[in-house]
Amino acid sequence: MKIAISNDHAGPEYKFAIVDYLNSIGVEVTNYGTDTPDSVDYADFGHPVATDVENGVVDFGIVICGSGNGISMTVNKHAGVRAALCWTKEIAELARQHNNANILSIPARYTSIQQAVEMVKTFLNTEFEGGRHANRIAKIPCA
Ligand SMILES: O=C(CO)[C@H](O)[C@H](O)[C@H](O)COP(=O)(O)O
Repeated sequence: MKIAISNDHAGPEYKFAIVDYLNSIGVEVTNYGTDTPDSVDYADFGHPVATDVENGVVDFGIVICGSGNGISMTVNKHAGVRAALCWTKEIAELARQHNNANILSIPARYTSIQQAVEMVKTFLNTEFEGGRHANRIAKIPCA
């Protein structure tokens, strides 16, 4: 499995913990995020992840900013991207089961690192249910 990950200045520590976890399970990770707390603009860091998902270069993306909103708005402008802002593992599970989300967006300032890693685990281990949910996704433009 291949995953692209990125973050703004709110998320380096979250990203490091998630990359450690992904490496521990043998996932190939591309890091497009900033590795320091110096202020940056989340859009600059979200687009490369969305481009990789859009082009099928990776299986999934993970994006992180303070609230998770700015970077998920950014990636959701790309064709074929379905990014879900998640704050519990239950929401992350539903994002895969019902929405077939291909990017997980994490709000670093409103969740713990431990919860963020749990959300990643759940997201990667949950399948899309298809059926009625596929019909609904088909009605999202460019999804
Ligand atoms: O949460 C964010 C965007 O939705 C970003 O992480 C920004 O950091 C947030 O807008 C706060 O900005 P600041 O420059 O870190 O105060």
